[in-house]
Amino acid sequence: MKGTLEMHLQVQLGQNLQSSSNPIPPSRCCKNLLEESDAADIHLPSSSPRTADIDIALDDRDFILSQDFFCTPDYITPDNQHVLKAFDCNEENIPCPKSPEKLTTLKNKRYRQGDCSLHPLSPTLSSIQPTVELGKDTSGIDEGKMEKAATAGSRRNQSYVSQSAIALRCRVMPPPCIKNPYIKDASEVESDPLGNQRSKCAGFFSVITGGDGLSRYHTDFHEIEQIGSGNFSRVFKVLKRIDGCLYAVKHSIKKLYQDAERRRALMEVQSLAALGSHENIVGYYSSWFESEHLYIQLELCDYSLSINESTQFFTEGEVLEALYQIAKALQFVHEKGIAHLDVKPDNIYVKNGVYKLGDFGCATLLDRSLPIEEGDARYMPQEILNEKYDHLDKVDIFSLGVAIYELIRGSPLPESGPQCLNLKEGRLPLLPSHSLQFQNLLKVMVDPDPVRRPSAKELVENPIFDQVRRRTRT
Ligand SMILES: Nc1ncnc2c1ncn2[C@@H]1O[C@H](COP(=O)(O)OP(=O)(O)OP(=O)(O)O)[C@@H](O)[C@H]1O
Ligand SMILES: [Mg+2]
Repeated sequence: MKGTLEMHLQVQLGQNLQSSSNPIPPSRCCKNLLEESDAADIHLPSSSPRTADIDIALDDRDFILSQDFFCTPDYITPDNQHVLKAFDCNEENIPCPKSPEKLTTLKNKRYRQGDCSLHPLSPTLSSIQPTVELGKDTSGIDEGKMEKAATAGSRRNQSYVSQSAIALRCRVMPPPCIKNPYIKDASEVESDPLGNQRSKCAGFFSVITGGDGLSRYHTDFHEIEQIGSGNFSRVFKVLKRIDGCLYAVKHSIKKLYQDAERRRALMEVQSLAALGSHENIVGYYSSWFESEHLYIQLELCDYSLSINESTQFFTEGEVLEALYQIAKALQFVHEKGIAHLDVKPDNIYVKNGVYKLGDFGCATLLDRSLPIEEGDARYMPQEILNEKYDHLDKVDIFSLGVAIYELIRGSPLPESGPQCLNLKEGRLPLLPSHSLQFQNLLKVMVDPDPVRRPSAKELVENPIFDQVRRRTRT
């Protein structure tokens, strides 16, 4: 450790000596550095470094600077503190001292190259190959010398930061903050206080999330088995190592390279997070990007109501229970200004006998201020297929009506054909073994006119559920 820090100090000295038109006398420079490094019990070499020594030090990149941890310039080189006044450090509310000349360098470089902007939704930024400039003291240096030095040293500077330093830095640099569009009163301001520092990490997230064994998924969870899959995701039963509890973790199947794809995928976690907890909605714990996949840690449920050959027929009592509980979930979702848009048996899970609405991959805002991506066409009402989005909450009511009908019939609905068409036009086949009250309720839920469909609240309050409510209370 002493050795590596010693080399670091040599680099600092070397840069001042090489590049400054007003070189700091070695004695003073040594004094400053020694003062700063006293606490760390560092001993400088007795003679000032020769050029050969500096070159060796620059080439040997296996050491870690303090800025590698804090994404700020090195604390051991606090010269030119007066320039700091020109920068408003409070703007970002970060108490760490900063070296202004290095920030300037970075900004200029970004401006010149125009390729280093960090988008808050680009957690890996694999397309960007940033040049990390560390420990370069440019103040008081004449431009010509600077350019020469930059050309000569450019190749070395490009790979100046060791991989271990990058990994360490990225561990202390959290991913960017993203505004949640499902939370209405969320601040409009870009909430990324670490944006400036983060730019030095841009492109390095892949280091911690890539295939180098530092997978958050594998570090935090023990994968037990796959429990489900959909068009976009695979879902695994996992054991969280630190708390010993079982969860479901959903991975996107496709790699999400594009910003738009990531934004789309994030809508699921943002809506879940904005909703908060409800007994009839699958619990959301956490999410992260890893190797361009989105991972979502969810409450583990026992099974979903997917219709297949082994599906058992639901009695009216059972189906009323499911309808009531999912109607409560929808009431909660709609009251938060959100529409689910993919209600179907596959997305209704059961845990300890409690029905839970899951898969918020199509969730959008009722006020249509977010993109609308409708779910499974078999459960969509005609108005959605005609791109009429005036009553998105009623789309969920229609889908729930169709889903309940499917549970009763016990076989999957056709994707097209007269049966499918009849449902979209509100024509439900007679269900002889079910009460008229129940059949009427289903019929009004799939009414082709969304205005005539009951709201989730009206559904929950329907007297047909009196018995269910009584059972719930006891
Ligand atoms: N929290 C969970 N607990 C138990 N099983 C789950 C959970 N989440 C999902 N599953 C299972 O995984 C399947 C696929 O999950 P999900 O529907 O969320 O994926 P998807 O790719 O978004 O699906 P879709 O094709 O409907 O868009 C579900 O039908 C269910 O069987
Ligand atoms: Mg699904």
